Amino acid sequence: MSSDSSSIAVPRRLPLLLITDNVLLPGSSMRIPVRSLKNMNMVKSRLMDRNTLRSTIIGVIPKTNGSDGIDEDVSKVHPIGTAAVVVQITGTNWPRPAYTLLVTGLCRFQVESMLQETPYPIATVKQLDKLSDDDNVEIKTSEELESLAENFREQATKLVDMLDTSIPVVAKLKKMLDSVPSQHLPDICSTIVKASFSEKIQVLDAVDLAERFKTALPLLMRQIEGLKLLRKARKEGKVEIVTRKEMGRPLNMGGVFRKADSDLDEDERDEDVDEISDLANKIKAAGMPDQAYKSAMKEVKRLKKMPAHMPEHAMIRNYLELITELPWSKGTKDTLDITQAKKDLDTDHYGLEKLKKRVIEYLAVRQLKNSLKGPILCFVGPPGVGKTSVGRSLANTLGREFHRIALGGVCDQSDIRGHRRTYIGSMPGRIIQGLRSVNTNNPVFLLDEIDKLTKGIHGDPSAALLEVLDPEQNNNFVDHYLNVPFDLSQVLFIATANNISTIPPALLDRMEIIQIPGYTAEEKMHIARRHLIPKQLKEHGLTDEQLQLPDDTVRLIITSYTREAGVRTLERRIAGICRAVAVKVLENPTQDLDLGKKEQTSQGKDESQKESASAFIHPPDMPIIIDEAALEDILGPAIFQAEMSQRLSQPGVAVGLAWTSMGGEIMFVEATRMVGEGKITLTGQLGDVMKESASLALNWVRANARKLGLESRHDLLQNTDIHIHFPAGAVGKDGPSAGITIATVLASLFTGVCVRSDTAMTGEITLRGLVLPVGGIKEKMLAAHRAGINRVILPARNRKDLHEVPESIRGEMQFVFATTLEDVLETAFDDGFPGGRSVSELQSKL
Ligand SMILES: Nc1ncnc2c1ncn2[C@@H]1O[C@H](COP(=O)(O)OP(=O)(O)OP(=O)(O)O)[C@@H](O)[C@H]1O
Repeated sequence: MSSDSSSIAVPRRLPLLLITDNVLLPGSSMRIPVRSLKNMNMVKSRLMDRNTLRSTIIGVIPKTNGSDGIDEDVSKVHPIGTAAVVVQITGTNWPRPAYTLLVTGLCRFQVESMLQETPYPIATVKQLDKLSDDDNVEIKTSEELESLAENFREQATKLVDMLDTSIPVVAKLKKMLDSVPSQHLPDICSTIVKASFSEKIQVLDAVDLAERFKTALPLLMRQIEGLKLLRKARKEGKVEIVTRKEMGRPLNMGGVFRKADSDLDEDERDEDVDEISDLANKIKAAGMPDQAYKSAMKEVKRLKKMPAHMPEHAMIRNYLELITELPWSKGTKDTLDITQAKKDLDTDHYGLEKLKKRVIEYLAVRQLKNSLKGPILCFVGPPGVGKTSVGRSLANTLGREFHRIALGGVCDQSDIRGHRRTYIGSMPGRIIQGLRSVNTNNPVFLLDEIDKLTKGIHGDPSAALLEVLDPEQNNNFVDHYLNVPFDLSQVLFIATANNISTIPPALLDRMEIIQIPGYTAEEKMHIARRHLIPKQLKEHGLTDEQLQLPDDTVRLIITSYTREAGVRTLERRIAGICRAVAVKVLENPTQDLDLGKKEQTSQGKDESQKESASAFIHPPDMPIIIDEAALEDILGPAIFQAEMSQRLSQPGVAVGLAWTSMGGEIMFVEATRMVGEGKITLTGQLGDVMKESASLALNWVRANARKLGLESRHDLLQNTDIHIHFPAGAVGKDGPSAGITIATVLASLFTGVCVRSDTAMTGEITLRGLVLPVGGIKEKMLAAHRAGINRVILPARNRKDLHEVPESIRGEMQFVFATTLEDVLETAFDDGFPGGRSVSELQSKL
């Protein structure tokens, strides 16, 4: 026992751990499985801190009725218990907490009053004897006590001598006996000899030391007699007749004693045997393949042999519970009807034509082939464009269970493939956990954010996913925890990602990418009308008789309160309005209940409107119609305003178009100059490629100073430092597509001419001033349109990509195609080329 425990006094208030049919005596150790809710609550709230574990004193108190697994009644606890320290906690947290405590008894205490019973009992207690390992304690000795102790020690030594064990072990036990102070002998010996619950209770109740010697001595003597009987039987060759129970069995080396399998009471054993045979029946009924069946039955055999209090017992049980709960041969029947599938997808989602078409094709092929083998579909697009919800509709259409596995931030192989069972707290990976929770072997698994997987120190999760997604291998997928193959070939996997460039190449190779670029304002209007508003009304318990959002208001929310490619923020704003209206509705219950009375006279209405510009402050009529003023009341002032003309009112600013994983973005590129030595400073977290674009653009401007009418202004180019900034400064940017924007910004800066306020641009440049094509055209055009820009300069070779841009947007925008930087500059400024002369003019002069 730890030496520091001798300095610990038992506190007046002790949290109690109730044990059934067993008694912890001071000076001995015992493993206690935590079964009842109260004990579990106590462990969780008092013992989970490793730092204070060994210094926390708890009261271990026997309960004379019921079982600690079921009976939560604390009124029947024994009045005397043993204060103890918890030396160790073992067990698992998954799938449900199962702990075993190793406790060491310190001294007796008496319960004075129960302070609380739930969530776990706490009592005020009185310490009855000194701490068990406090050897300096002065014991009042008397002649009687001395002779009792001497006799007891003698008998204990005799018992050790009779033990059927090796000489070193006997020597060790004897040494231990010699070193134990006399006052602790009865408690320790009562623990190691075979004694019933009531006999141990008697020893516990024997607060007086002389009485304790007298109570424990018969137990010791009985053990000695048992051993004698065994020896005799051995001599006569009748060893089988003498059961271990009759002879009892001392078990310990070194002071830590534990209850052995042979000491389990019959009831406890029966209960265990019942549970195990129950598990075995479930295994037989689970319809698992041979290999899994054999492995499970092997574990059942191990479990039968293992004492219930061993930590491994709980681990094997958890494993067997998992294996019986897995859907080895349980699946749903596909209800695949292509026409119905089309209808379902159309009902659940507006637009997304390309995606829906591909999903239907996929389903048609699967139906004809009657197999799901084929590429995994991966939906790639900005957040909130409906990737997850299309996956969910697909599962509904097929009549399959749907399960989403979030992969964002997963950096450990074992998240996918599970931990080996040798680890404490091991658990299966997310695939097996998912199968257990849906309880069918053919669900739709949505691997969400597959682009956010990272490689950590514990292996590469994408390597584990390769096996899961490979139709050739996944019928034999082995989770480390399960350790037997599970057939995943019936599972329909769909992946989603925001950014294709961060998907590991090997995974990308196994998937078919379907891009979802984002919605136009008009598409968002339709989605809001058909899906988001009805959905939010329903979720907030409102009807359209209570709340109405006119088209103009929805449009205003889209343009002034959201700036996103998807519709998630839009949905959130609509939810915000619904919440505010819900409050208003409840504040005016009479109007709500009697909608007939809502029709006030039009005169009355006019008057109330005159009183305030805001319709929302006043008790509203039903339905509450959200107009611009009410919208501002609820959502606050507009968040996004048209800032184009304001920001482009000075030379040295131009609007670029960028592609990000959140969709397209517009970017105000700014440049300024100051007297210096020709240095260039670039800010806004730029990648190498973007920095190179900036140098290219600057050098082109320097090289073409004449064309720009700057030939006489060498000072501007040579004795000037230039600073170019790309907002937002905190977001990293890269890629060559800002080339023409930077060149335009520099031309504007040096010539002092402002760039057109209605124009944005994108395109890569070469040193010779050629304009090369770039990617993400659709997303960029959508972003420009969202920001109210109706004129875009883009590389001539990107003309072919414009067909991806929705017709409605193409009709509202003007596209200018450029082959060279001169083309760009000629169209980027109001009065043509900033040098004052058009390129053709220049060319004729040169
Ligand atoms: N075309 C659409 N028609 C109807 N509702 C839509 C459409 N697109 C998106 N939504 C709705 O927008 C919300 C967000 O969609 P979802 O969660 O599927 O986005 P996501 O693309 O998976 O985003 P993330 O990448 O952040 O996971 C959902 O409520 C969804 O129903």
